[in-house]
Amino acid sequence: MNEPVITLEDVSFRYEEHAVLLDINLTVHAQEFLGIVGPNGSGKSTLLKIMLGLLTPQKGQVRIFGVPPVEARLRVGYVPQFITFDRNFPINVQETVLQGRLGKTRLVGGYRREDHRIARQALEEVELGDLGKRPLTALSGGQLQRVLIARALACQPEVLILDEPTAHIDPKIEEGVFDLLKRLNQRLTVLVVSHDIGFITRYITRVACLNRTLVCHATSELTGSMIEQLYGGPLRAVHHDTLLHTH
Ligand SMILES: Nc1ncnc2c1ncn2[C@@H]1O[C@H](COP(=O)(O)OP(=O)(O)OP(=O)(O)O)[C@@H](O)[C@H]1O
Repeated sequence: MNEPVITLEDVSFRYEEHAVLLDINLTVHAQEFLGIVGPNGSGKSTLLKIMLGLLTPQKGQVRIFGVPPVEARLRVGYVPQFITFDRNFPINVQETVLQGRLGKTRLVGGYRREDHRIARQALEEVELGDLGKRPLTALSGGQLQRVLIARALACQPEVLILDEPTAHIDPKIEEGVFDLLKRLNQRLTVLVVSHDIGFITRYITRVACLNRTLVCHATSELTGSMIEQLYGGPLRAVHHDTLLHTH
């Protein structure tokens, strides 16, 4: 079998006295579409930051393509939480997507023709090929999310990691974003953090339920009551046909 894309072995993390992650084990293989779910404050963003090499666990080992996360940085596309992105920055769509080339292109002399070509291609892949000149301030929430995905694609990653990609957009647009991710998953490994397990089970192949510890399930084996138990509370919304709302 191919080398795993991501492996975490007995990973524990604490912010000073506050223990967040406890003995996390996870192996993600190429071409997986993995959902990470869990209640507010359960450590989802912390786990992503560890995979990205932005935080170092006090215990355990993290490997991305067999090397420490910082060494694999250019093979990983990251889409941060929408809400943390300053959309009032005076910049247009094409320039935003080009930022994904930083680290891949030369350090001086500006972007090359090749960078522009790759950025345009990334925009086309998210179906915004004709919006390159549009200022970020003039985009809808769903369009901005696609631009952020295009920026991550512009580094030509092998794995795409998204933190709550549809938290602030309406359900119809949410479906479009996940259809796009499903398409990208034909050539990329995709990891997505979400609150909405009922919705994402339609798309993902496996779900990792986080609440200090991590338990993985194939989506085919999940039931509504299992989810409620794992979640420790009622679900926000369930659009999925086979999972009943459990208020
Ligand atoms: N820099 C920090 N210093 C101290 N505590 C932190 C820090 N960042 C996060 N925490 C705490 O660690 C816990 C996990 O936070 P994290 O953001 O990883 O959770 P999350 O599952 O992503 O939450 P949400 O679903 O609300 O985005 C929370 O209790 C949070 O308050």
